[in-house]
Amino acid sequence: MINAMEQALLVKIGGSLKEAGELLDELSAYPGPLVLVHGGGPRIAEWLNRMGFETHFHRGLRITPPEQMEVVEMVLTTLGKYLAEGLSRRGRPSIALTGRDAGLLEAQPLDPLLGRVGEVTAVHTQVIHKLLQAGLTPLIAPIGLDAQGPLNINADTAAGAIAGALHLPAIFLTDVVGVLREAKDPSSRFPQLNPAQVQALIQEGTISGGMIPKVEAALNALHKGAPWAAIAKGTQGILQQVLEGSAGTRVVGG
Ligand SMILES: Nc1ncnc2c1ncn2[C@@H]1O[C@H](COP(=O)(O)OP(=O)(O)O)[C@@H](O)[C@H]1O
Ligand SMILES: CC(=O)N[C@@H](CCC(=O)OP(=O)(O)O)C(=O)O
Repeated sequence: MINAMEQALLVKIGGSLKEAGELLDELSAYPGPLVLVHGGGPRIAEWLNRMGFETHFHRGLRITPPEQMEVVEMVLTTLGKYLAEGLSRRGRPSIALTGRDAGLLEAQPLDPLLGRVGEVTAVHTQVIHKLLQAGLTPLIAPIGLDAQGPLNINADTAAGAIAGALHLPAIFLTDVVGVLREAKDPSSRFPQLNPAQVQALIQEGTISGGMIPKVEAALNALHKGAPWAAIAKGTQGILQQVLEGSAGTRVVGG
């Protein structure tokens, strides 16, 4: 029997997770194959601000005028290198890449009003399989490509699409213990949600901001072929707890 702890997983690392050290310890110690996707929203905001740009969101997505795209890409690429170095130093050799490498993430603009915000149109998984076969952990920054150049893809959206294409379970690690009924009350965590419940919670405003792309990405991952998806807090021991079903919010098919 396959040990559940050796199950290959796609893990999305939320940019909200400030203490990268604890998370890198957890990920580097995982005994099975991992495909990682990382965000970086807070750091992108910090750099846009330093460069004198204003930043605005629409349903959890950063409106990205073309002149801000270069900043977004620089921040995400550098963050990926930092995280890959941290994992590699801990004994898990990792390669940071973006969706521009080897044609990994084909994308198209989501809505002209959002500027260079993209949605994934195709995931070319060959490079991921090759890295895994070589014993390397791929760590993907959510940049897609169309004929005009790079597109800013929400990291949850990218993670959901990649998990679906690889048929891997998706775990979205963030700064909250799961989807909550009451903001700031961890005891109000939903252990499980189905698509109808997710839609209702978005409609009534219980799920808002950055949690919207996360639950939508979890549903999309299931729709595209992931066996299950979960949202959980990026703390020590979390992967085993999610695999056991004792932590996080599992998003299940309808
Ligand atoms: N119902 C909800 N339950 C939990 N968190 C929620 C909910 N609705 C909105 N949120 C917000 O979503 C945030 C997580 O999304 P985000 O900040 O984008 O994280 P990440 O950077 O990890 O992707 C939480 O910190 C919380 O502020
Ligand atoms: C279009 C869009 O919103 N892109 C995101 C990409 C990074 C991201 O998603 O980071 P988190 O995981 O930290 O939220 C952004 O610009 O913030």
